Amino acid sequence: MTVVLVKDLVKDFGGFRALNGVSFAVDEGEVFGLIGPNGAGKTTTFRILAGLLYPTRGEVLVLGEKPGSLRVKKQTSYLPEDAGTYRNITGYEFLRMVAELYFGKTREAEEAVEVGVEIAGLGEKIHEKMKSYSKGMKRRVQVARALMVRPKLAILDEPTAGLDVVQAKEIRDIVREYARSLGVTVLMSSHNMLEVEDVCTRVALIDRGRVLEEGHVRDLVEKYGAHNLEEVFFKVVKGGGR
Ligand SMILES: Nc1ncnc2c1ncn2[C@@H]1O[C@H](COP(=O)(O)OP(=O)(O)OP(=O)(O)O)[C@@H](O)[C@H]1O
Repeated sequence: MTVVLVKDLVKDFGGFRALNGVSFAVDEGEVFGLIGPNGAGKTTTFRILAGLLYPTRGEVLVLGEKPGSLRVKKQTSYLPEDAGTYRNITGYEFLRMVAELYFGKTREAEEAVEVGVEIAGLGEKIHEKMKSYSKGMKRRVQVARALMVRPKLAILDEPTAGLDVVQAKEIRDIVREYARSLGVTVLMSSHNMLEVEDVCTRVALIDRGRVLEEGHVRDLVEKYGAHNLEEVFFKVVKGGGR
């Protein structure tokens, strides 16, 4: 099943064309990476898929429907790159608040909180105020809230940005492990190509609002005679793509 379908997507901001005919598709069960240089159009694409921005032109389907409908929104989690946290509530209270927004005061909400606490993995610190959390702890709670509601699609914009090596790896392990066990399809971005190789099954490489390459990491590495995805990225972006 196709979870995300983007076809000839164009997005203009005033006179500036941020997306210039983007096309790619994400299948159920994938961890799909949207990669590209700064300003390539990744966040703009994510915001359109999350129903926060309207496309100028093109076809965008999430779970077979236009983004923004209540049904799609209920089945999609979007974690923005700069997602903030509430300072004066605990991680636990935050997870409970999100779960109740999704499910109301139900048994389902309680189960989601249990899963969220497990994913966050903060032990007793989950009951401390979030203002005392490190950047990595805040991100763990944010990733937990995105996955715990078992969305069909989780859109994670640079989930490990600004984290140290250990914290980033832990977030990666969470994404990989829980995406599989909870049956969540993931669309994520990252500037760390080692990370993308580690966690993503397929990628689309976007630059200046266009997809220059799409495919399995291993196939792209082979196609470009490269040692790794970073080298593919460099060759594609410098060479202008296919
Ligand atoms: N609301 C907006 N108004 C005007 N221009 C915008 C707006 N949002 C994004 N842009 C522009 O669109 C282009 C794509 O931005 P976008 O944030 O999607 O890139 P990105 O690939 O996510 O970059 P980064 O890796 O730096 O986060 C950029 O040139 C950006 O300045």
